[in-house]
Order: sequence, then C-alpha cells, then structure tokens
Amino acid sequence: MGSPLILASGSTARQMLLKNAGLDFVAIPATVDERAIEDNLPLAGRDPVSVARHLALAKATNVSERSPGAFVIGCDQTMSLGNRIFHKAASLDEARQTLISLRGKAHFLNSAVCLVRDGELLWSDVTKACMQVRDFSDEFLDGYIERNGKSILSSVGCYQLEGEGVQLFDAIAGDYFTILGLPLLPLLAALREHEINHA
Ligand SMILES: Nc1nc2c(ncn2[C@@H]2O[C@H](COP(=O)(O)OP(=O)(O)OP(=O)(O)O)[C@@H](O)[C@H]2O)c(=O)[nH]1
Repeated sequence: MGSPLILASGSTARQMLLKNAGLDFVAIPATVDERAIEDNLPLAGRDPVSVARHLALAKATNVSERSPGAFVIGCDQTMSLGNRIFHKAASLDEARQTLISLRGKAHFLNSAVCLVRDGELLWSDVTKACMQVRDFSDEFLDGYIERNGKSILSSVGCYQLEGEGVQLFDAIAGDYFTILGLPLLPLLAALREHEINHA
C-alpha cells in the first residue's frame, strides 16, 4: 500500500467524480479562508485563472501540512464574465442577480487542480469551460429558482449542469469534469505519472 491519497475538498461533486473513477482516497476539507487569501493576492495575481490556481494550492498545502507523506489533491473553481470574478451566492436573491448577470452572455469556469506532498507542489493545471447562457425569460428564472432552491447556492454559477442547470445553456465548450470543478483527465494522467494508481 503506497502513501495515502487525500482530496482536500468538501465538494460532494468532486468526491463523486474521484470515487466513480475508482480511486481509493479520503476527503479532508481544507481549513482556509478563501476570501482572505484572494484579498491578499497581489493585484497582478487576481485574474480568474491565477486565483483558482492559488486557492487550489492553498487548500492542498493546508491539508498536506497535517498529513505527512500523503499525496494531497487541491481544487478550486472561479467563474468569470469579462474581468469580473463571481463568488458563490449567499442567498437566493443573490443567485437571481448572478443568473441575470449571466443571461444571454458567455462566461468562463476556470477549474484548478494540484497535487502536493509534504508541502511540495508536484503538479498543477487549470482547465477552462466557456458557458453560453441562453436569454431565458424571467418566468423561467423564477421557476428555476423555485424548483431548485438552495441547491443552486452550492456552485459558483448557481447551476448543476447534471441537473436542471443544463436548461440555462445554448452551448458549452469544455469538458464535463472542468464544469463540475475537477479537471479529472489531466489529474488521472498526473497520478499515473507519479505512480499513484490507487485504483
Ligand atoms: N454538482 C455540481 N457541482 C458543481 C457544478 N459546477 C460547480 N460545482 C461545484 O461548485 C463548487 C465550486 O466552489 P469551490 O470553492 O471551488 O469548492 P467548494 O465547493 O467550496 O469545496 P472545496 O473544494 O472544499 O473548496 C465545487 O464544489 C464544484 O464541484 C456542477 O455543474 N454540478
């Protein structure tokens, strides 16, 4: 049995993707203040991709520090529209505002993933998806929020693609795993390269 594999995430979607891929891991959420880390980034490092990469590393490092010898996976997803970075809505009213901002436009999901062992970054990657939101009606929006309720607060874009969220889109460009928040294919290649099969 090699070194343990840890997913430094409380995300049920990420845990499901790794479990369904047949990986043997434990999930230990990081205890980091994501907003404080983001606010302390130098202005040059506040683009959506850098923020996602930095937060994924902060989460993996946080858990790695208390898990000597373990291989720790950290992830983060940011959503951007132009140069505006969105954060998770804290209420259904905020979710409504987010969805109205996204209506009829294309936004990006930026999903970062990294592998850390004993505080050392072994590998990282960021993949993007471009989400073309359709010009849905106010009636659709009201019904969508009514039917899905607080579940839409668990993701930054206020949608679950594998659920009714798919009805928000005219088109998506990028892979399913990126959209759910875990670039699974590059991660699996990195795990194989580091002979962390754990299958
Ligand atoms: N089920 C589902 N989850 C999604 C989707 N899009 C994004 N997410 C989730 O939205 C969350 C993005 O927020 P993050 O801050 O990256 O992660 P988190 O949920 O706070 O969990 P941590 O990794 O512990 O930080 C992640 O849990 C993603 O898996 C989707 O289409 N479906």
